[in-house]
Amino acid sequence: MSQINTPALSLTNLTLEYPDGEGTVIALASVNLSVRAGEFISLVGPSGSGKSSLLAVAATLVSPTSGLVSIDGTDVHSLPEKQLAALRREKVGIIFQQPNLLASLTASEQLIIGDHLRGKSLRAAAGRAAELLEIVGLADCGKKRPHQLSGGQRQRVNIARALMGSPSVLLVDEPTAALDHHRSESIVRLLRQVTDEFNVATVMVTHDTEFVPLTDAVATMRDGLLSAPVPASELLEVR
Ligand SMILES: Nc1ncnc2c1ncn2[C@@H]1O[C@H](COP(=O)(O)OP(=O)(O)OP(=O)(O)O)[C@@H](O)[C@H]1O
Repeated sequence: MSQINTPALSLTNLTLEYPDGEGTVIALASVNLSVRAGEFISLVGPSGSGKSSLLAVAATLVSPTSGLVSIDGTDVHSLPEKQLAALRREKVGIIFQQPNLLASLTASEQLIIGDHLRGKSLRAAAGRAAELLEIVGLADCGKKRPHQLSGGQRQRVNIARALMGSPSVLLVDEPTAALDHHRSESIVRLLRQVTDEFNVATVMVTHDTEFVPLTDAVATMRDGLLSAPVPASELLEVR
């Protein structure tokens, strides 16, 4: 959990360039963003504007060309690779559009395996997995395998799995892209609930601007530039 006044996630003057033939593509152009514990930010913008790149850099999966990523006040680039991997495991939860569950494992096992890698005892991991499956509305599904679950239920397992390590930061990429309207809404509501309940800093990339009012603020990306977040309530007034 973050210290008071320290943003859980802070991105400062981030740039990210990819080589592109003779030149470069600028995926992120001096991006700044601070997200506090318990805050839920939507990230919107056209295709190719840099949203996934921002999440990948924030998740410490991709190193920026320049700029700083700080998680719970730690400058992640100052850490040796081993410590950076530990920080990523312990402080960052990542939720992609496709849940990528392992076909042979039950819902409960999908959660337990991550905690096992974090060095937790099997008994503690099983207890936490049961608790989280209940929170995401899957109390009776612990023994089911992915093919026995609906798309919405698989995404719930994905969310529960991302929360197993008690992360400070939750990075979510298009969680509703594969779901119908009703299931999409319930997934964003669940993300709101866990953001509040676990006091996590959540950034969600979404095309569904309809669900933006369930978040606190919305920031727009365009050509690698990020606008300052606008309170979701102000956005509604504009419309
Ligand atoms: N691995 C890569 N190598 C080269 N260029 C890349 C790479 N990944 C992304 N890009 C380029 O960086 C820019 C930003 O891409 P990014 O995927 O972050 O945008 P996005 O807003 O997430 O798009 P979408 O909504 O389509 O997922 C684009 O011009 C893209 O082509």
